[in-house]
Amino acid sequence: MAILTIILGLLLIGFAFLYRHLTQNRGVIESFGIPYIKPLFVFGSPPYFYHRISIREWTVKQFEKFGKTWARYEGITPTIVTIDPEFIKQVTVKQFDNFTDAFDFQTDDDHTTLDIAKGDVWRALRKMLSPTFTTGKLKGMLEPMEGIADKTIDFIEEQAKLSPQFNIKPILQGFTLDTISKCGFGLDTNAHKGDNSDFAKNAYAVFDQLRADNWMDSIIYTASSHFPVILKMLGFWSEPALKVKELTRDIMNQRDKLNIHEGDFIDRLREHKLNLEPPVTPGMIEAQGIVFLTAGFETTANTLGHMVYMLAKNPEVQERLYEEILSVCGDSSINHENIKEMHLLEATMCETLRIRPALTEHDRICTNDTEVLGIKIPKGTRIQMPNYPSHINEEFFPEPFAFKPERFLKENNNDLIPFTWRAFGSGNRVCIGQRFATVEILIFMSKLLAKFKIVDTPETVTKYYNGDFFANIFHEMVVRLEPRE
Ligand code: HEM
Repeated sequence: MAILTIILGLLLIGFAFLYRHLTQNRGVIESFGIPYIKPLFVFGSPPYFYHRISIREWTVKQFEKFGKTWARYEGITPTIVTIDPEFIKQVTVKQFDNFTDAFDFQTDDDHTTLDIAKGDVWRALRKMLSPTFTTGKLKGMLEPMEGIADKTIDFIEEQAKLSPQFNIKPILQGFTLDTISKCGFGLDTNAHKGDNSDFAKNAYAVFDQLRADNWMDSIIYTASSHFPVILKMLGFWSEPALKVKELTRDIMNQRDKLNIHEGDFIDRLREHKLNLEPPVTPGMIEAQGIVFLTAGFETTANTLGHMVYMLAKNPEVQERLYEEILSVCGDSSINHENIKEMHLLEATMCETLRIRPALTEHDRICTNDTEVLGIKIPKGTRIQMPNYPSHINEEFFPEPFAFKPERFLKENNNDLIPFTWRAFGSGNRVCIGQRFATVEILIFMSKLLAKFKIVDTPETVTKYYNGDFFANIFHEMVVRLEPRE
């Protein structure tokens, strides 16, 4: 009897602690004075079964219901979800010191990459890596891109001869992977031909991790948002990502030994390692190899795929682009210098990223109690800034579902409302690889459009995966390619 009483007593104490933990922030979103999604019992607010829904479409529906700013509990975390441009300007620029962190993942120093780094570590890493991505320093990394694009287009030509209608997605993924392998790590790979090196396998595996594919994934994600300690225990980076860190270290060491210089991302990291200052650690430098691969691979391939899709559906835009390419290049070959004059092509990339953004949101964590537009926000609140609902908001982009690249031409700049187009995020933590990705996309697309007409087919459709937290990944991209004269 005594033992039973002790067990019951312990159970009661356990439940009391659990209840206290799960409801510790109750009252926070209710105090904001904005619409919110009610939590259920001790759980956070819905949705819970991520693998069953398109998170992108679900989010759009909430904005239709609640307006530009609303709130929910993401597990135990109070979360403000907003597309209000003024709110976003405050959070990502004006009050950046109160919102320095993008995520609340815990990692040890040696596994901290720029995208998940917090506070002073982020400041030090960003200061260190930013010069690597400026136009001048990028030059050495961009030149190999042209050769890789040429090789890929040659392979596409072979494919189109065998059968003009095919799924181009794996070739686009292979192209971006070959580009990262070469420009980032000095490795010659042939992923565009389907050669799956260890490097390629790791790259595919890293991105699949960011989706809830089944019940188990939904349960793990929902559980970790209620018990953030789970993520802290598991560590953020998976086994394939850690292999990329090892590879980065091995290449750096080998080049040091042989005194080789390639002018790529690895060489930049070697320079940083020589001038190391706390809080940056040698392990942290090696970890940045992970970010080049994870942040730059699927995002760029996805944008290329969506551009191919949009141009198949909008042949008149494609013809205008063909004219632009001819008038800029004439008989000379396409390179990273003359693509700067392809303004309509760059506008087409922006318009594609508006309607089909590769990443669908960016986030900040409130790091000091503060007030934004009259809302008192306590430390620890997450600010979620989805871009897709903003990109299709009629007030921000009239005729939002019409494909109109000219919205992004310089002469129409005044019609764009700042902080409404956020395909690369915004403010101090905006995508560091934006220029790199833009050049890569423009080089590849201009070479593809110069050689082929992309033709719509009944199979040219975009089918997306359910449960994608941050990305807009489609299954395949079937098009027909007709050679130009
Ligand atoms: C079309 C291609 C790409 C898209 C759409 C894209 C999009 C984004 C977005 C939305 C963010 C979040 C920004 C924010 O929080 O405000 C981001 C961050 C980041 N991106 Fe990209 N990205 C692309 C390509 C790349 C490439 C090629 C690289 C590297 C070579 C890269 C490296 C990063 C890094 C390191 C961050 C974190 C920056 C920080 O927290 O300081 N991205 N990207």
